[in-house]
Amino acid sequence: MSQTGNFAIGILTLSDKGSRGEREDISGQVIREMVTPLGSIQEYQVVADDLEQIVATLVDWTDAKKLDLILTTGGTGMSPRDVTPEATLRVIDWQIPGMAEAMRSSSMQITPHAMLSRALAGVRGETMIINLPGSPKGVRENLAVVLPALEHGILKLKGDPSDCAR
Ligand SMILES: Nc1ncnc2c1ncn2[C@@H]1O[C@H](COP(=O)(O)OP(=O)(O)OP(=O)(O)O)[C@@H](O)[C@H]1O
Ligand SMILES: Nc1nc2c(c(=O)[nH]1)N[C@H]1C(S)=C(S)[C@@H](COP(=O)(O)O)O[C@H]1N2
Repeated sequence: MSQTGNFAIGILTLSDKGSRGEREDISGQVIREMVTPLGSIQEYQVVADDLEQIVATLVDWTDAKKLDLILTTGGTGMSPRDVTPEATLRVIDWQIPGMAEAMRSSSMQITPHAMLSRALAGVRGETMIINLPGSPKGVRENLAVVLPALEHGILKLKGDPSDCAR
């Protein structure tokens, strides 16, 4: 079982501009800095907003690479090419609604635009997948909300029998 600080993590940035090399991936860097205490970044890709490509990457990182945690950034909004939630819904076995609810409700205190993010969180096999918005600011603010629950959630996912109460 993966232990605290030793989780295998993937960062998947969904951006048409980024995939064409037209924008530096600051959002991916922000994720990297914030999750470093949890483990090591074993997979990192910048992929276009393409449903099939996102699905294929998520399936590879869960089923073949066996990552513990995948954080996506971008493609959660209202633009015609935003398909990250659809791709995530295709691959997950079940959702973690509280994580998405918490991110949106906390972000609503910061900007009403937060309600435009359709970000999901869920689980495929033993891999937790969390969508984050595209902007570095959105990443920082949303990831800060779920970060304190990640370690406990991932350990539980892997069968940790310890008592939840604290
Ligand atoms: N990976 C990223 N790194 C740095 N800044 C980003 C990144 N993704 C988005 N942003 C910033 O956040 C803003 C809103 O993100 P959004 O996903 O709507 O951008 P976008 O231009 O539609 O993305 P794209 O066309 O590349 O898919 C962008 O205009 C950009 O300033
Ligand atoms: N906390 C927080 N949440 C946020 C934002 C933000 O700046 N801070 N940006 C919002 C905006 S402007 C949009 S359009 C949606 C979706 O972003 P995406 O399409 O880049 O994924 O996330 C929203 N969530």
